[in-house]
Parts: sequence; C-alpha cells; structure tokens
Amino acid sequence: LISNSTNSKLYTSSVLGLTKLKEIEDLYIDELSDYMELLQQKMHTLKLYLEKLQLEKLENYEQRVQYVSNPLKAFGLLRRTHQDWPKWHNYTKSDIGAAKLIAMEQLLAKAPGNDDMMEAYKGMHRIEEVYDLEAADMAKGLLLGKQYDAKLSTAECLALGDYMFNQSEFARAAKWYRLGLYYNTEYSNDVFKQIYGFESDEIRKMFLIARIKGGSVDDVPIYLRELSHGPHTPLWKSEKGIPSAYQEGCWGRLPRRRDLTCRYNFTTSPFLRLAPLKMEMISLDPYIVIYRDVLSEQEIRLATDQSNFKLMDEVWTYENKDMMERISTAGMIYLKEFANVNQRIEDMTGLNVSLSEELQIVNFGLGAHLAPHGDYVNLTQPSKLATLFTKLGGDRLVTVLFYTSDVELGGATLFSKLNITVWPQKGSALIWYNLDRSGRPDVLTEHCICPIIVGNRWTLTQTLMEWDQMFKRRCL
Ligand SMILES: O=C(O)CCC(=O)C(=O)O
Ligand SMILES: [Fe+2]
Repeated sequence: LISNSTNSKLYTSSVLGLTKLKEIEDLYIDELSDYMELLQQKMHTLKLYLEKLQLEKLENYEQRVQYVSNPLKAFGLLRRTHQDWPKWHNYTKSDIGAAKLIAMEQLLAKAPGNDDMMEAYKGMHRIEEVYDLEAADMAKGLLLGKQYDAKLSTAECLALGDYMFNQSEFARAAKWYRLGLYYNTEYSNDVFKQIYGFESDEIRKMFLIARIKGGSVDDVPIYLRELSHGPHTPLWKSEKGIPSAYQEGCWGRLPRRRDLTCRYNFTTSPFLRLAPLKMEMISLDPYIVIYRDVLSEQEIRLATDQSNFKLMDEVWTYENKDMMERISTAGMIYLKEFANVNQRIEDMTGLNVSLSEELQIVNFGLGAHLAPHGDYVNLTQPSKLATLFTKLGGDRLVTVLFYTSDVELGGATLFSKLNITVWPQKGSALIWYNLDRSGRPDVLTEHCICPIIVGNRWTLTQTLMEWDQMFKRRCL
C-alpha cells in the first residue's frame, strides 16, 4: 500500500505542507506591499518635482518669445535643462523595486503546480460527494451544518464548475456555475477585468451545456428558468440518492453495538496491575479495541511537531491499487523518546514490538482520505511484498493506530465491512488483529479513512509482525 513517489512533496497532501504554502503567500504579499510603497514614493517624488517647477503655461509662439526675452527666465531655462534634466531622467528611468520583484519571482517559483491543484480539486470533490454537501452551502462556509468563517469566491466556484464538468459530474458542475454567476462581479478596472472578469454570458452558456449534457436538449426552457433562481433552489431532477453504507459510516450514523463493554485493563501485562489502562471493546471477532488516554501531552507534542517531521528520512505517500490516490504525507520517526510508546504498545497488546519497527507518523491534507484496504500482505499470495515480509518478520499481525490529534469534522476511521465508525480522539489508540488465529488475513478488518472536512489530522502507527509473536500468541 505504501510506495515512494516522486511527486510526494505536494502542498495539498498535508496540513503541514499547506501551512508552508500559506507562509509563502504571506511573504509574497509583504514583498508586493513593499513594492507598492516604493512605487508610491516614486510617484510622490515626481509629483513634488512637477510642483516645484511651477512652469507658466505658454500657449503660443509670442508667449514663448516673451518668456525667453527675460534674462532671468532664459537663464533658468538653460540651467534646468542642462543641469537638472539628466538627473531627473535617470531617476525616472530607475528600476525602483527591482529587488522586490526578484524576491517575488523566487516566491512565485514555489507556487503549486498542476498536480497540487488537481489534488485540491479531488479533495473538494470528495468532501462534497461523500458528505452530500450542497455547493451553495459550501460556498458560504456551511459545512455539515456548521458555519465557518470562510467563503468561496466566484473564481473558485467557476474553477470547481470546470473541474466537475471535466469529470462528467454535470449536475454538480451546473450548481457551481450557477453559484459563480450569482456571485459574479463586473469590474471596470482593465487589469481586474483581465484576471477576474468572467463574462456572465459565458457562465450561463457553461451552465446550460452542463445541464444539457446531464439531461436533455428538450428541457432547455426549464434549465433557463433554473438560471433565474437563486443558488439554493434545487435543480430539476437532481434528487439525492439513498446514502451508501460508506456515507452513513463517514457521517457516523451507523447503529452502535450495545453489547460491548469498556473496562480498566489490569491484566494484559504485569505493569498494568500498577497502571491499568482504559479499554473499550469495539469488536470481538475480529478483535478490535480502543485504549483511551494512552499518550502523554509531551509525546503528542513530539509526534506532531514539525521540526520532528523533518527528522524523517523520506516522505511517503499512499496509493490506491489502481488509482494513484495521494492522501497524506508520512514518514518514519526515530526519536528515542518513543521507546516508551513501544513499551506501552507491549502493555496494551501483550505482544512484542520488534526492534526493527519504527513508528510511522502521518499528517493529512485537504479532503484527504484512504480507500478501503486491509493492512495484511497475505504471504500465501506470491508477490514482491510477500517475499519481503516473509524474510522480514511475517505478515502484519496487529495494527496499532494512535490518534495524536482530534479532527474537527470528518476523518473517521471506518471498518467498511463491519460497519463500525471510530472517531479520532487525541491520545487514543485503536488496535486490531489483521490475521486470524491461523495467520490467515481477516478480510473483515478492511478499513478506510473518510475524507477529512476540517482539521489537522495526525496519527502515529505501529505494526506488530507475525514472527515476533511466536511465543506470545497461541495459534489454533
Ligand atoms: O489513519 C487511519 O485512520 C487509518 C490508517 C490506515 O489504515 C493505514 O495507515 O493503513
Ligand atoms: Fe490501514
């Protein structure tokens, strides 16, 4: 599931990366406003020069003759044009703000490319689709019933319209176009017109094409009427379908099992007799549990500190089996401070954490998700990975997933075959067995990450390998 990718340094794929991009934007704005100030100073200086000259306005030949016939005026004319002109001309020509322009160019070189923009579109599409959000709500900052202080501009609505159109999502495209039209501003400034000036007629045309492509030419009169309605009016024949189990799971609307318990675990390791851990059963078979409050604030800080993120030797990205699906930026963490975390994993599971295993730290980005998958490799199925894992330590028996942050909206872990939603909670550890007692992959452990809507999701994961548990776990 994990593979190294050359394009791994996308801003979109982690909040960490997006934060860097925000910093670049702020620096650019600082340079631009310095540049503007320098231009303003120049303008001011030239204005002072013109005011100082206070030349009389001479209309014709006779007036000029009269002017230069006065020696004081003639002398002044000579001195000004001989002594001052070259200096003023030099100043007028000078490259005021050149250094600022260079600095801006350097920042521009760091601007996100197409790949990054594409991931951002995909993230927005996922959020809209999975959570069944209305474009009109999204555009004014209403996300899953929660009002945020954020909005989308006309340019953003239209960009999403074009993206959805190219994805053949014609109903969504039409909604975004109608929004763009609704919020469109006509600019009189030429530069503004060039950069933000969307022709309303052009947007209307795109709306109609999207509606026709998703519907029928015969219904054009209806589509025309839709255009005159506000963006909150539903489009004709665009009723919502029945939500999928995946959507219900991501919303957290699946029925909860009431037969499971929570308790203090005193017994899995001798240490727990002194310091029992809060444990919640999530499922008996496959075995899934959550431990609450098992990381200290200090450990959480270390695991989400951007300076530690740099310690990672490589940036990894996840990819789906058929689709390149970039969702997060991850890396291994080698901090010696985490020895205790590995000890805690042993206490929670009663198993061995191999010395060779590193904790993996992951930070997620815009609309990030992870498609359903099992964490096992399946050693009986010949593959490169199977050969490697057989040599290294067997299959991934247990996954230990620490949530090192809360997530404000979305971003649940969903066991897609068991219909169990687990909400990230800072300091909790979700633990499950990927293999059954005979070491066979348990397909019921299939899980995924629902798209993150709002928040900075961090996790720390460790896998416990099969061979390490030789003397710890009884097979049947
Ligand atoms: O972060 C999560 O909720 C799950 C991550 C996961 O499934 C994985 O890393 O394999
Ligand atoms: Fe996984």
